Amino acid sequence: MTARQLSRRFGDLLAVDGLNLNVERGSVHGFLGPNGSGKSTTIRMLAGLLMPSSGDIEVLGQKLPAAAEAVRRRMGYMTQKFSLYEDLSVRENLEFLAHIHGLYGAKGRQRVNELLGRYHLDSRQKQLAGTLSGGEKQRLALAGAVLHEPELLLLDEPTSQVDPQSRRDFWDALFDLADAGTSLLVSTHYMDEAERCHRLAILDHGRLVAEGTPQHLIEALPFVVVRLHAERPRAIQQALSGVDGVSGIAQLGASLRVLLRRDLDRDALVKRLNQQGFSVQMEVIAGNLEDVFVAATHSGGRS
Ligand SMILES: Nc1ncnc2c1ncn2[C@@H]1O[C@H](COP(=O)(O)OP(=O)(O)OP(=O)(O)O)[C@@H](O)[C@H]1O
Repeated sequence: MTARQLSRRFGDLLAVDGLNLNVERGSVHGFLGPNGSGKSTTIRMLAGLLMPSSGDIEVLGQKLPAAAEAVRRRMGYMTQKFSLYEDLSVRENLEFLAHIHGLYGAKGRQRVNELLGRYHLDSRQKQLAGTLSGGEKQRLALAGAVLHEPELLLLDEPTSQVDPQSRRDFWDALFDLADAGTSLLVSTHYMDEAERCHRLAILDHGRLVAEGTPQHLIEALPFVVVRLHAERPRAIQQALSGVDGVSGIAQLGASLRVLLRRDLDRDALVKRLNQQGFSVQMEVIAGNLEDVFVAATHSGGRS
């Protein structure tokens, strides 16, 4: 799946701005970005559900929107919003989808049984979908999205409503699909999920601001990450806010985690805080994906 110079305008707002994106076959590509950065808009264009204002999309060797109908049969799409019938049972929902995809009779039943087993929904098959737990609903939605064995799966914050163990199980299911050759683009706000992706794309204000493997993005971080141990972390946070080269200040219990521009004189900074009456110890620590996210999107209040 490739998008070139993809843009979408809503009135005065350029929600997606010249985006270039490539999702390799059989890979899990994470899609990150602050609220409103354009992830859902992009995914809806890639799914053929929203017309781009400009740019090219090629999915599975075919161009969108021209081949949208044909491509849709080879792709799956799932959002955070539960889109199945709440007043149909689990089995009925999947059988209904099987019919839509032209799987009738024994063939359809066999596929539904297979999915009920794979997504641990056998014991729930007679239950109305609306009464399932959040995690079960997501598993059912995934079963529905992959029923027709799509080659590309687009997932828009699929785990936003589920607990950590269910999120892990869900991601194991995603990797099973990738191992079987499916390409996946998954938007998420969870850094533990982002860490698991083969590659990541980070959006900010509709623009691609970082792209690469999680490891590469962490290594390329243009900041040194430090932990400041001190007695009055809130007061130090205030003293540091607005200082040139200091960003992403976050309090972690009794200490502060801070991003410092690489060329910043760290000893001078500690000295300056000491002179201001703060007794501070600075420790350089390893960066993580949250640091990458904050640095790329400036959402940590970069000066
Ligand atoms: N149909 C629409 N009409 C007008 N503006 C829209 C429309 N759809 C999206 N937008 C705007 O486009 C911007 C991007 O929205 P989008 O939903 O793509 O962001 P997002 O990255 O998915 O956000 P979140 O993480 O909160 O889900 C937002 O400012 C949103 O209000």
